[in-house]
Amino acid sequence: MGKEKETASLEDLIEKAGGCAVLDGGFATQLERHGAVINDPLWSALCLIKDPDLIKRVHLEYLEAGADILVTSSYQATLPGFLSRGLSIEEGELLLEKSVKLAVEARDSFWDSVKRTPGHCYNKALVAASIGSYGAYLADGSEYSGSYGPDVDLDKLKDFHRRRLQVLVEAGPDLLAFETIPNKIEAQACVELLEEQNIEVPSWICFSSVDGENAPSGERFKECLDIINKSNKVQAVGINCAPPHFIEALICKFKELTKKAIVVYPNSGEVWDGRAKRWLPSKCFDDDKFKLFASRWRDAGAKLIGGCCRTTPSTTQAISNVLKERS
Ligand SMILES: C[S+](C)CC[C@H](N)C(=O)O
Ligand SMILES: N[C@@H](CCS)C(=O)O
Ligand SMILES: [Zn+2]
Repeated sequence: MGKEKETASLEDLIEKAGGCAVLDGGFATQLERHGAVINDPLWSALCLIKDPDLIKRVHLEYLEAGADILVTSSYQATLPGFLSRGLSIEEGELLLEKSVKLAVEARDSFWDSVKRTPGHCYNKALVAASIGSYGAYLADGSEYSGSYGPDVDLDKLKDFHRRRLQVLVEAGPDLLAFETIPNKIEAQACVELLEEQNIEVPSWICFSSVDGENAPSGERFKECLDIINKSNKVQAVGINCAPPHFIEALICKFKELTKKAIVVYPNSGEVWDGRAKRWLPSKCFDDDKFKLFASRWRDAGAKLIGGCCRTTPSTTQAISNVLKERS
């Protein structure tokens, strides 16, 4: 018997999923629901050091809920972040690699068990290596402001992203997920690195947004997407960790600005207080609202839909049910 066909491409997955693939939900949120304490500069990446088994468990929970794509635990995992904890470069690189391996292992063991079940309704999931913005590493909430200060230029951002990107690519993910990019210069840094390193792993670049119209820096999405559109290394572009009530209008805007696939995974609507390191209540979507709006986001043109912070596997389940037409 021949080896099982390799994991599908992003395009194939979208087709298999019925035209719109389901992303997982808030990874860190689910870690915290299991008792993980991540009030730390490494945030969810602290669990790579302290509790890798929990990371795998959370990935499995999102797979069971119907996620077609898992986003790894590397959002705030960076080499300078690990170095400042007293780890060596080699140890930091092994943790980055581990973030991909844990998700791949969860995906493979879940798939091995479900594929034996006749009539199951799962797709073999893809693993997207999370690459959080520079602001995520700063751990001061600046992924929601884009205010990096006058010392942070294009070269500095490229230096920040370069080695982590290489290590994550070498670990063998199916996709790369640049998350909560808050400004044009960081989008440019990511695109230039993908081009310079001739990265063959398809990627998406997602921006946060705090006003529902522009990048958090105040720069227009048109300027940001003009840069991304020039690169065929980026397969999809969109919004993550922004309030869900902004998403429909932003999909319509992005449809006019790009031919790339559109990816959206908003947070619940709560607002991150970067100083206090906690979520503040605000206008929120519950799972029923996600269910209602996921089909509107699909109809507006999104091809990849999920949840970000403060959403949970039940949100993923609700989105999966509606997009795959199960009640
Ligand atoms: C997506 S945010 C809630 C992650 C945490 C943030 N970068 C911080 O460390 O404060
Ligand atoms: N994917 C990230 C959050 C991005 S805002 C995580 O939950 O670790
Ligand atoms: Zn988030």
